[in-house]
Amino acid sequence: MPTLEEEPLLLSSPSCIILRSSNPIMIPAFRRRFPSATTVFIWALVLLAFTASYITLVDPGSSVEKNVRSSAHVTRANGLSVLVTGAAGFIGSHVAIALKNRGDGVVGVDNFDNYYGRSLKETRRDLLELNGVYIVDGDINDSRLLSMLFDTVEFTHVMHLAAQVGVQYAVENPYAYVRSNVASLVTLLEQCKSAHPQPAFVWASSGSVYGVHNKVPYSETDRVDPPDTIYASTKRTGEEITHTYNRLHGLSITGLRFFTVYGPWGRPDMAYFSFVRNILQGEPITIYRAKNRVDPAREFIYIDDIVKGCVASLDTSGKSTGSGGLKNGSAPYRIFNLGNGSPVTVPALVAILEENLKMRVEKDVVDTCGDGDDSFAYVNISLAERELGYKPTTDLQTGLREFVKWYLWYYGKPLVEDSNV
Ligand SMILES: O=C(O)[C@H]1O[C@H](OP(=O)(O)OP(=O)(O)OC[C@H]2O[C@@H](n3ccc(=O)[nH]c3=O)[C@H](O)[C@@H]2O)[C@H](O)[C@@H](O)[C@@H]1O
Repeated sequence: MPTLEEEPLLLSSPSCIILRSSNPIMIPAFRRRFPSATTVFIWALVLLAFTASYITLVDPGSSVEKNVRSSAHVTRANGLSVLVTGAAGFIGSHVAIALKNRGDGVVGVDNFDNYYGRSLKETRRDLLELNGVYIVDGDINDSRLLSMLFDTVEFTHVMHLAAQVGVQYAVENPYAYVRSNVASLVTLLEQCKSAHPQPAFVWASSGSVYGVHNKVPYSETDRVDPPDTIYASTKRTGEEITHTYNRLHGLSITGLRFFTVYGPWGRPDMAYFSFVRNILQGEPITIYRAKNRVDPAREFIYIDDIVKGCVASLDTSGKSTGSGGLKNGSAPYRIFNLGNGSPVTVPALVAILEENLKMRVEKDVVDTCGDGDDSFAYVNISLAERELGYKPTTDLQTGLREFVKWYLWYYGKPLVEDSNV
């Protein structure tokens, strides 16, 4: 058994101050009967913090609860009541505003993580507030927060868009993906499972689940393994986990495989966004080429088209059948590709941006050993067309023009570097 001095947890805890006394045998016994001033102080702080957070989360008169109730107010007949996770994010903010504008009740939740800086997320929050959508600043890993939200509002639907995004960052920090894309998904599903009545659950999977895939166009019925990134693995895991909740607990599940979504208020970590920044700053860009000098291609989807797909998914989701964790019959389980069926290569994307900005950029072409096939996204969207009435209408030229207009408005011209973005 380790001695007290050898125990690392004790040495790093506040009590080590006491245990480093000249009388190590007597002190613990003394502590048991008469807690030291330090111990009392620490417990008082813990109690205070707990009470404060309890009052903020649960007190019916608290401003958070008033804001949640007001934001959840439905203003149209048969309107939905939707919890949007990741509401300060790119897709979440657009979906939340679209729902609110047609009269649905919408409550947002977002942890404002620092992955690409907070400032853009905070501005999106301001925009949502102007549109009557309140965003709770909190983490969906926090089951107490979720309970408070579900106790306050009877959600008919959950639109789960909170995630750790980015394909490359997963190499650096895989744990962030497991926490955000797997653990918090389970916490949220547990909450939905226990709700009376259970909401229908629509969530963001990803086109990246197709992974090392040799067949194009990608169809929902295709095998999707093996995934080629940790990001893709966590999204694929999410599909399996949601399927289990559907089968065991009667939750209505719709998973949306988003491809490369772009547009105003977009994500600064994505290629099109950083290309515009570099073009305006006169800095070179890197264009990655796959094996055999193949130019990678992506299905770029304009944000308005994706929003229509999300809203249609909510409207057609069908009901969950369970209540309080018990299943009462089978519920829908659906997966849809939300692409646009027309891949564009990265150099073609850059050419459109140069044309829009009337500027040329220096290109560093880097050959990678990536397989040409898995760099080429080409998607069959006929299922979404049939079931959701999904029909993307914005071509890449038009969409990028809108993005560039927004970018110049948001950042001003000449571009001022925002170190927080
Ligand atoms: O399909 C998806 O599921 C994913 O789409 C995007 O991922 P990705 O398509 O890799 O988006 P970008 O990072 O914008 O890259 C687009 C293309 O540009 C290329 N690229 C990226 C950055 C760069 O500097 N140069 C460059 O050539 C990439 O290799 C890729 O072929 C999103 O970032 C993911 O969150 C999303 O889930």
